[in-house]
Amino acid sequence: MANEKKGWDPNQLRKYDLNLEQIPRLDYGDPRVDELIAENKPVVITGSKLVKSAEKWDIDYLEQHMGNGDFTVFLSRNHKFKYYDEKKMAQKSQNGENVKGVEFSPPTKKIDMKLPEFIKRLREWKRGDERLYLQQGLNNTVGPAIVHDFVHFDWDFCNSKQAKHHWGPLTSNLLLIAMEGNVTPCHYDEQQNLFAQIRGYKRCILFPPDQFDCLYPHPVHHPHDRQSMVDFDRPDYNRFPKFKEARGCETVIGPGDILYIPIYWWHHIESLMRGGYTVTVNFWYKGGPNTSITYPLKAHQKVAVMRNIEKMLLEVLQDPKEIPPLLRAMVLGRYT
Ligand SMILES: O=C(O)C(=O)[C@H]1CC[C@@H](C(=O)O)C1
Ligand SMILES: [Zn+2]
Repeated sequence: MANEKKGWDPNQLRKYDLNLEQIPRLDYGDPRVDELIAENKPVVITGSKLVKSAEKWDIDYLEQHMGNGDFTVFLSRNHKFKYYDEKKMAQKSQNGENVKGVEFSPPTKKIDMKLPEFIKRLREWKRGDERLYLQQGLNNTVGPAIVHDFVHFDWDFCNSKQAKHHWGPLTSNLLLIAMEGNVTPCHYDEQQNLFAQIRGYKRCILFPPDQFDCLYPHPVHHPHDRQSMVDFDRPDYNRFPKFKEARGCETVIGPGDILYIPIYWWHHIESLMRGGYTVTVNFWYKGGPNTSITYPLKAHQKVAVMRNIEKMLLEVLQDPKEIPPLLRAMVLGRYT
């Protein structure tokens, strides 16, 4: 029986070979919230009204008011929804061979679906069926009631965070409706993120940017750029030995909680098993302007440097297979 106080039970969490600290949970009025955000550290902000106007967003309400637009829905044969960048998938030339990119078979299917169809498939889902995950940027195709709720988000709250911490502009609000048990595997984004939980419970595992060498991101030119290569369900310690040393933190967020996911921080997100569907809206902001650079560089700045080196090497070498031998020649025996 879920614990009434917190609304979920540890047996609803998937089991991983990780040792994790707890992410602090602080009331939105607590000055330590802004101290942590200023240090680019995660924090769960409780008691805010950021998405209070959306607390009634259950699937009945959404079905009635979301309008008749098409929504992006991902389908997966398993519980994982690993993101891939379609623009980085192999482009075929006229005679059909791969001129760029890598041989890649997408782990999920992306389709456009009307909301009633999505909700019908959610309600009728049974074991063995493909899982569904609706991930749609909120735009002006939604119905007037949703616009009203959206307009009544507590914009003062998030605008004040954006201003106080010198974030860039808000780029999007992604509406996320997940089936219980869905997992978004570990990855990082190049944006600041206020992750507002509206319905159901999500477990979020985060790692700081300095864990780059324990989390083995795919190469930058790969469609799974920014995604960890490690399968948390069955880690391959031969290929990824330093995963054993990964040190992260976690939290379970519920309705009304806001998780601040700092830019470049790795995050794995799962909707609790047997917890019903979940609804989340995120607030993605561009990172702020790079103020005066201080040395030594911070870990996330080194990630940005590594990304630029990989992009430049692909630009000049063209063939991705030429990158490892060049880097080995440059480093082994010379910088080691
Ligand atoms: O908000 C982000 O940064 C994301 O990665 C979202 C994409 C899938 C979402 C999830 O909650 O599973 C999280
Ligand atoms: Zn993300």
